[in-house]
Amino acid sequence: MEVDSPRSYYEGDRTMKARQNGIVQPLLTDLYQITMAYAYWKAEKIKDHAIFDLFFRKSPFQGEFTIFAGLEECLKFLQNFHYSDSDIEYLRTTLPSSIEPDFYHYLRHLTAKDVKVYAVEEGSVVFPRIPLLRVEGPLIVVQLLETTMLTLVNYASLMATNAARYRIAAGKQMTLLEFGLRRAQGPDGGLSASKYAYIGGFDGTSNVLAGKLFNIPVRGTHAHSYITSFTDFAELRTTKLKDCSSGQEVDLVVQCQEYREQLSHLLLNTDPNEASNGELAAMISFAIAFPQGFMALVDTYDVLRSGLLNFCAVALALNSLGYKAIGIRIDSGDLAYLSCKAREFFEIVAARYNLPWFAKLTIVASNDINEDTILSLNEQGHKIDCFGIGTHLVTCQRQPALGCVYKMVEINNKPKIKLSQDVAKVTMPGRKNVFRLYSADGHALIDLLQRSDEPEPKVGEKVLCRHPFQESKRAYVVPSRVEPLYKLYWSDGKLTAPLPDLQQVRQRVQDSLKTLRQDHKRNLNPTPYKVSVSKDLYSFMHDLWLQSAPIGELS
Ligand SMILES: Nc1ncnc2c1ncn2[C@@H]1O[C@H](COP(=O)(O)OP(=O)(O)OP(=O)(O)O)[C@@H](O)[C@H]1O
Ligand SMILES: O=P(O)(O)OC[C@H]1O[C@H](OP(=O)(O)OP(=O)(O)O)[C@H](O)[C@@H]1O
Ligand SMILES: O=C(O)c1cccnc1
Ligand SMILES: [Mg+2]
Repeated sequence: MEVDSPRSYYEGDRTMKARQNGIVQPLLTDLYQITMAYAYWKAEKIKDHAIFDLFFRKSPFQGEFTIFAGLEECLKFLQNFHYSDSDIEYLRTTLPSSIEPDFYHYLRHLTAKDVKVYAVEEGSVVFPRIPLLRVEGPLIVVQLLETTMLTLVNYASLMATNAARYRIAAGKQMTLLEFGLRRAQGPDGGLSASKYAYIGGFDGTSNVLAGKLFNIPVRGTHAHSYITSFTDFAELRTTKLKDCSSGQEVDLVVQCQEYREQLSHLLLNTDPNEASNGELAAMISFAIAFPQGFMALVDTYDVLRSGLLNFCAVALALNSLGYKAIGIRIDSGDLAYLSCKAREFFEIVAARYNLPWFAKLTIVASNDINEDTILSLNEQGHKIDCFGIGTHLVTCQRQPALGCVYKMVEINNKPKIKLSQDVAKVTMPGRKNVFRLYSADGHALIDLLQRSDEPEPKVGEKVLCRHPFQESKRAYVVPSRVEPLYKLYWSDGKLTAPLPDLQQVRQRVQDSLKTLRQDHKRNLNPTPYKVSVSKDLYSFMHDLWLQSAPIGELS
């Protein structure tokens, strides 16, 4: 089977297949996975069975939580895992000529049917050292999955976490739009950003392809170029708009100029001629194109003296024909101050013309917004209803990568440990299960890693939770609820659990965040959430550590 083109993967109905990115294929990996596969094969390790854990060591953005995302794409990758004839041909011409032809035959027939994947539910809040996926199966196959799985989880989780943090900073009521495609790390980065920003809590995207592929609401305003493309009224080919009820055509230019005259006295007490005619002409033409959805960018020349005046004039003219404008976008200057002034203007107009809805027009703000800008705007007080956020969101400027790793923890039933000078980097050996223990008030208290053959912790029963590395740190917990974090998602070449749609994953993010105490989520110096190991796992891990670490000699 040849790997389909990206387009054909994306098109069609909204089944799993329709949502797979076509560049995700077995060759989207690091060369060393394939050279290791050959060396394993040569060493007659094709029957070896391994377990790998995929986890990160530190939550991003100086925070203490992470949103797990990318699982559906990992599973889809497993469904399609298969080297095509052209993949094999490419490898034949690329790898050393010493490679035995039988290896290519072996590779050509490799699938993920003997792999098992246990994972945390996509959209869950997760913490350092918790394996997000436990991948079990033939050593060669599970090794070959490493890089692709990591690339599918790392950016997805980073992006969903970033978006969730912006949502926390902005509050529930704020509309958040993702505007990042033009600044994203390439087309695929841009598409992933739109998808995972939505999962993380954004309301929509300007990215039209993301809208089509993932059924995400698409939204937008217009650019400065639209405003600057007009110089005067003389350029307007059409100036007339039909009255909504009578159907009679009315000249908008005349009406808008009249309203602008009135408004300049009402709002500014200045000469209306200070406002730009080019800007007014642009707004009129946009209003004629979109009378039911008029939205205008007001900062091209001067927000207060030109943009707002022109916008209000067009909005009043539209109103006289039975249309309600939507609002404005401000893309430069002091967003707190200008949004307050804009709201003040809208309220004055609402009172003067007896149009209560005018006071509630939408104010969109954009321009290099990040989490800190949102928090600062909140402190200052502002009247913004919607943030359009691009660069900082999609490039995750504050931390451009999440450090998920994929580490072997068991081979042929033998536990494996990776030692490090840095204690936090020592891996936790063996096949493990994870449980989240909740307090009586519904908050997540602690995550507990156990060896997979230990009995599960029980509600109402005391369980000893140990710090994985510091002997003196331990606590008894009597959980009010115990949540097993793993589900078996992939076995015998098939999905073994239903996959939620994007909306459900998005909801899962919010539900899961609700179980997290506020102090773990705060922006400044958040409290670390506790991730612990059972007594058994602690001893098992530390015994293996001692067995595996050579004793040095001082001389
Ligand atoms: N009230 C505010 N408090 C904190 N940050 C703000 C506030 N208003 C705007 N910002 C942020 O300040 C930065 C202003 O950017 P910049 O210095 O480029 O000014 P600008 O208004 O875009 O200028 P220009 O008109 O030249 O385009 C942006 O990142 C914006 O999000
Ligand atoms: O600032 P960001 O968070 O990245 O948000 C997206 C930015 O992209 C647009 O600017 P651009 O200058 O590209 O075009 P414009 O003419 O529409 O402003 C938009 O006006 C925003 O400022
Ligand atoms: O629709 C918008 O206003 C928009 C879209 C992309 C980038 N900046 C703004
Ligand atoms: Mg801009």
